[in-house]
Amino acid sequence: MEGAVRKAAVLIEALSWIRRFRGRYVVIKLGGSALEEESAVKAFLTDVIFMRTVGMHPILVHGGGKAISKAMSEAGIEPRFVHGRRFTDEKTLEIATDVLANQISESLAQEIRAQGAKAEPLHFGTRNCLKGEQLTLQADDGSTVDLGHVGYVTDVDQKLLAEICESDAIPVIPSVALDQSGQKLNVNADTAAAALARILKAEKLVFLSDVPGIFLDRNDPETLVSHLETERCRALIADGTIDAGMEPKVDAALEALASGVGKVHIVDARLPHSILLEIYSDKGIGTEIVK
Ligand SMILES: Nc1ncnc2c1ncn2[C@@H]1O[C@H](COP(=O)(O)OP(=O)(O)O)[C@@H](O)[C@H]1O
Ligand SMILES: CC(=O)N[C@@H](CCC(=O)OP(=O)(O)O)C(=O)O
Repeated sequence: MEGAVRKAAVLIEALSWIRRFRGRYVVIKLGGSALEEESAVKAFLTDVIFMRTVGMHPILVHGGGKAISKAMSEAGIEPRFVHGRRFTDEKTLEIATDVLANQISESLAQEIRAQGAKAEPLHFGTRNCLKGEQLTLQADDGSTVDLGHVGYVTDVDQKLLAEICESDAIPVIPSVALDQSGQKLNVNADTAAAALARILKAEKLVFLSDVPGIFLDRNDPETLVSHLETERCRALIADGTIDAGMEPKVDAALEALASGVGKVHIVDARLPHSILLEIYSDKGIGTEIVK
């Protein structure tokens, strides 16, 4: 009996959150490291279907850095990164866009359908959603850094997204944008997700990665921080506590919060149902960042 009461309590706790998030956009970014484990991806997609079924509008944005590097190596091309962005020449662009859109988006959509829900991959080969421009970075000496066909998101097709969400389907979006002339651009997936969340004024932006959240000391699991505010994040970046792959994620999070996104969450993709536990319970299990 006690167990049954506990189960009911979980549902009641979820009720207020389900009511609050009905009809709201939640942008969820699935990182390449998170995509490596098939069973975890299946459990994650079940969570996304749950969110859709209780009335939220989850929008799935994904990367696939590891898979792109693997495909490049198989083609005899050495991956090269400049300021965290993949140098993307013609051949790399062909490989990256094929892996992201034709392979990863399609397989995520297929799995969502296999679990009985609707999914629509949105990209250059179907209906494109992300519009972008070529990214130019400045080197310390003021010269321009050549990144090749790398871009950033300037706009999204909001009408298309609304239409897909209204039709009860889950949009699946790879981090590839098209510029005004129809040229494909390889976009870092963290920044693509943040731009989508910003433009849609999403209720939430959730990053699923291969860590439980943000640690004050990465060697001590006890130092996981469950709640952070922007000022503290900036200080943790400045003192080097947040670095490597977490830094662009938190930068993207701060940018999204500054432009109206309600909350950002960083959760562990390897932990089954981490996203449900983070969103639909009073105390989450990862790190939440607020303004
Ligand atoms: N303070 C921190 N807390 C947790 N992880 C951190 C921190 N600082 C840096 N990291 C690193 O950031 C990584 C996540 O970024 P990344 O590997 O780019 O993920 P993804 O593939 O999901 O985009 C973690 O695996 C960890 O090594
Ligand atoms: C320009 C650029 O660097 N694009 C990324 C896009 C994929 C990505 O960001 O994947 P993760 O989320 O797994 O890191 C790349 O080519 O790796």
